[in-house]
Amino acid sequence: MITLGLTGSIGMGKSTVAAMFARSGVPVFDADAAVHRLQGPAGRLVAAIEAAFPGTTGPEGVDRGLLGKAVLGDTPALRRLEAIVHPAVAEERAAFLRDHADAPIVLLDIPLLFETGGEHGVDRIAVVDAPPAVQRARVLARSGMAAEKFEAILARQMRNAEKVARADFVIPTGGSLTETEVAVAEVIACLSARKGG
Ligand SMILES: CC(C)(COP(=O)(O)OP(=O)(O)OC[C@H]1O[C@@H](n2cnc3c(N)ncnc32)[C@H](O)[C@@H]1O)[C@@H](O)C(=O)NCCC(=O)NCCS
Ligand SMILES: Nc1ncnc2c1ncn2[C@@H]1O[C@H](COP(=O)(O)OP(=O)(O)OP(=O)(O)O)[C@@H](O)[C@H]1O
Repeated sequence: MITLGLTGSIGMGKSTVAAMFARSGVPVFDADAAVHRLQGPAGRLVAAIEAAFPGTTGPEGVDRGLLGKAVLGDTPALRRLEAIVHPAVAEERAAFLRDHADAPIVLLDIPLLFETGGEHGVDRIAVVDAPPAVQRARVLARSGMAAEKFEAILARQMRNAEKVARADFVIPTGGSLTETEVAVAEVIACLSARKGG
C-alpha cells in the first residue's frame, strides 16, 4: 500500500480533489472530519477538552468557536490541545489503514500536514495549488468569511510556495475541474506504475 498525503492552504480545493480521488476508487481518510467526530456530540475527546479548557464544551460537544478563541494565538495552549487531539486522530487513521490494508493506494486528507509534522507518516505528498487571487476570491465568497479572518488564517499556515516546494506532486486547481481531474488521474497512474515496477 502507498499512503498519499493530500494537503494545501485554505480554499485551494483540497476537498474537491479528495472527492476526485474517492470517485476513482481511492479510499480517503479525512483528518478534519475525524477531529469533528471526536469533538462532536458524544465525541470521545469532549471530556478531556472540557477538563483542559473549561467552558468550551456543551451538549453539542466542543464549541469550536470558543475553543479556537482559547487556543489560537496562544502556542502553549494550542500544544496542550494538540496533545489531546493528535493521538486520537492517529488511532482513527491506524484503524482506517487496517480497514483498507488491501488497497494499492490510500489518500490521507490532512489540512495541516506540514504544520503538524504529518509528512513523516506518509509515503508521498500531493499539494493542491491555485494562484493567490483565485484562492482569495474562493475563500471570500464563503459565508462568514471576512478579509481579516482570511488574512489571520493565512498568517498561521505555512506559505503555499513552501508547501509546493516540499510536495512530490502538485495538483493545479486554478483552472477547470477537468484539468484537475486529469492531474489526479496522472498521480494515480504514476503511483500505480511505481508499485508494479
Ligand atoms: C482550534 C479549533 C477548535 C478551531 O476550530 P475552527 O473550526 O474554529 O477552525 P479551523 O479548524 O478551520 O481552524 C482555523 C485555522 O486555525 C489554525 N489551526 C487550527 N489548528 C491548528 C494547529 N493544530 N496548528 C496550527 N494552526 C492551527 C489553522 O490556520 C486553521 O486554518 C480546531 O482547529 C482544533 O481543534 N484544532 C486542534 C486539532 C488540530 O490540530 N487540527 C488540525 C489537524 S487535523
Ligand atoms: N479546478 C478546480 N479544482 C478544485 N476546485 C475548484 C476548481 N475549479 C473551481 N473549484 C471550486 O473551488 C472551491 C474549492 O473549495 P474546497 O472546499 O475544495 O477547498 P479546500 O481547499 O478544501 O478548502 P478549505 O481548506 O478551506 O477547507 C470549490 O467550490 C470548487 O468547486
